[in-house]
Amino acid sequence: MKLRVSRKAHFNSAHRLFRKEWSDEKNQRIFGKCNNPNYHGHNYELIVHVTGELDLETGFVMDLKELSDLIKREIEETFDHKNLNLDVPEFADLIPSAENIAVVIWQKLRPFIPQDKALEVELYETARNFVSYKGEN
Ligand SMILES: Nc1nc2c(c(=O)[nH]1)N=C([C@H](O)[C@H](O)COP(=O)(O)OP(=O)(O)OP(=O)(O)O)CN2
Repeated sequence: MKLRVSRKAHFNSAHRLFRKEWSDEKNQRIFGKCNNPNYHGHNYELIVHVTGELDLETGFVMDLKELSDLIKREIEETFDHKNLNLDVPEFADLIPSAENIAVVIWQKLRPFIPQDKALEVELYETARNFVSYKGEN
């Protein structure tokens, strides 16, 4: 029997959307207010989904306490109250758009999720803007 279990988390981060090699005019045209050089913050809401076979002995697809600890250690401690552009090495040369943040989160969690389970990350940048990523397979 296959089921999906999910864990919600959140973090607050600052970012700026821009490309160093583009002019101020082009960054402003493409990224608008998200290109504010003084940065701006979002209250990100994260939902991590793990899909797999139900273990009939434990009644678990995956221990949600273990998933919660993993998200705290790998994501919240790295992203919460940080400037993504300046403090998180993955975004030194990668625009911290919602799409790229979701992919980075997936890549950071994937090694710790059992191989036989599928991982999907859903990230809300605002209440109305959200993205999801489930890897390339
Ligand atoms: N494809 C993407 N487009 C945009 C991203 C992104 O990450 N991926 N990011 C932004 C801004 O950073 C931000 O999310 C925009 O916020 P805003 O337009 O203010 O959205 P709200 O939901 O808060 O407000 P509305 O009034 O509903 O627009 C822009 N684009």
